[in-house]
Amino acid sequence: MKGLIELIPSEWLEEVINLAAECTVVVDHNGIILYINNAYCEFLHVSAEESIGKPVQDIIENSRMQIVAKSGKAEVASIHPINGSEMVANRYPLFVGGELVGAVGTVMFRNPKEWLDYSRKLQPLMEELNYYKNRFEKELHSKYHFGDLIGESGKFREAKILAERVSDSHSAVLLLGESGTGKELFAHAIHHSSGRRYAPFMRLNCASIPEHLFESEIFGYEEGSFTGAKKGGKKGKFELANKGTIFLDEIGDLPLQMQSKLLRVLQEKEIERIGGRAPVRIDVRIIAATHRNLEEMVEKGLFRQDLYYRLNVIKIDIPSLRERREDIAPVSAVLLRKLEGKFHRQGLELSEEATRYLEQHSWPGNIRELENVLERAVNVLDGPIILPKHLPLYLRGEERPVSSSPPDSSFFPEQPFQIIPLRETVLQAEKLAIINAIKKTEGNKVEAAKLLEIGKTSLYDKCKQYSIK
Ligand SMILES: Nc1ncnc2c1ncn2[C@@H]1O[C@H](COP(=O)(O)OP(=O)(O)OP(=O)(O)O)[C@@H](O)[C@H]1O
Repeated sequence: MKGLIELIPSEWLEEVINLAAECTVVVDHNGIILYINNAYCEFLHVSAEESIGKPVQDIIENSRMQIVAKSGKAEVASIHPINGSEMVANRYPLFVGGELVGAVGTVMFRNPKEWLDYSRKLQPLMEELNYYKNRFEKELHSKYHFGDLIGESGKFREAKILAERVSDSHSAVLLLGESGTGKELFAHAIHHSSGRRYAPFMRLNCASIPEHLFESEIFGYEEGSFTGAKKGGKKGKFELANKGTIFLDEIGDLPLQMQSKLLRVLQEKEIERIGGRAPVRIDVRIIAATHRNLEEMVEKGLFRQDLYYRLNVIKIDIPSLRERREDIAPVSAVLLRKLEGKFHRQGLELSEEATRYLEQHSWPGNIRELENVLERAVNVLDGPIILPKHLPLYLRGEERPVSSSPPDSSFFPEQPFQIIPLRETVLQAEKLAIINAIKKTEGNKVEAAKLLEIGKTSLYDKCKQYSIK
């Protein structure tokens, strides 16, 4: 049978070569030029007649074609000094019937200017690529590692050591601790030091996800599977987390009906997109976290026992800040260093008296509350030292005895003539309204959000901000 190339009329061939690569040269096994096209001749200021049959190094300054024709090793994007400048050349060995018969050379860029023009075109594309790469890393990859977990007290160290030890295992981890103790930080750190660190880290907030979106969020869907489904469908969190880790935050807030759906995924290790035909196998490490007492919830029938067992393979208890008061000063010091960066300040420090107030407080919102208190202090600070007067009223002994209960319910009635900054008054009023609404609805945040006429997500955000459980 004829070679396919013979189907191309022979008079076309030269033009095909010219178009495929602007400058082309072909040499035999000894480096003798068999063919050189017009573009290359023009570039070298030679004619084809005087070049053909000559050793390539006599025609092309610094050529390495004769070497490639002998070594059989390609040289791609090689910098080639020529005509007092530098070109970028490709040299490929030519094998016919398995035998090395010569080499083909092409020129990618005849000089740095061509390369520069090309790279200018590439630049915006590279920037766009980097932008998405960074976003991908920010959104899907773990942000923290064990070095970011500050604390030297016994209980905290125990939790950290256990977390480090189990980070490389594939077993599920259950992180238990009050709000703001650093459960999410632990989850990031475990993923970061596991073998899955180059794969995605996905967070699913089980408390804020609306029931009707749960399935599409975790399983994803195929195009056209329901009205409003996006073109091309959508991957669910489990599929996105494949080979990596999924962090099921606030797992204790997941309604029972959704618990069964989640359990199925954990048992079968495969998911089926809504409207999909074939299940997709997934390999995801589970880290769940909650501030709730899951055992008690299981007893009351509020949390599925089988799901609890699936999640509770490695349990890590993260101590509250009041159980590790000795860590308050070192944690504050690290947080102040971070605030220095954020506020472009230097040398921020806590006075001894202010430290004592911090150490006496009960910290229901744990480190998140401490972060808020310090940030507020830095905002009202004149010099670099934080004094008791820079701390919120509820932390200050002179206005109100230090108590272990949250501040707000008594904030206004007890201090009728106290003048406090308007911003703080507004914040405290908001916090009080939220506490009252949650009390009225006996802890039902969805109902509380309705009473307050705000969205559920907004209520969860505010609860987090004010350390309300
Ligand atoms: N050990 C720690 N060292 C330094 N910063 C910490 C530590 N623990 C928590 N933080 C900081 O405290 C804040 C709250 O942490 P994180 O969100 O991990 O808590 P959480 O227990 O997941 O809270 P929630 O249950 O409310 O979601 C974060 O800004 C985090 O950076």
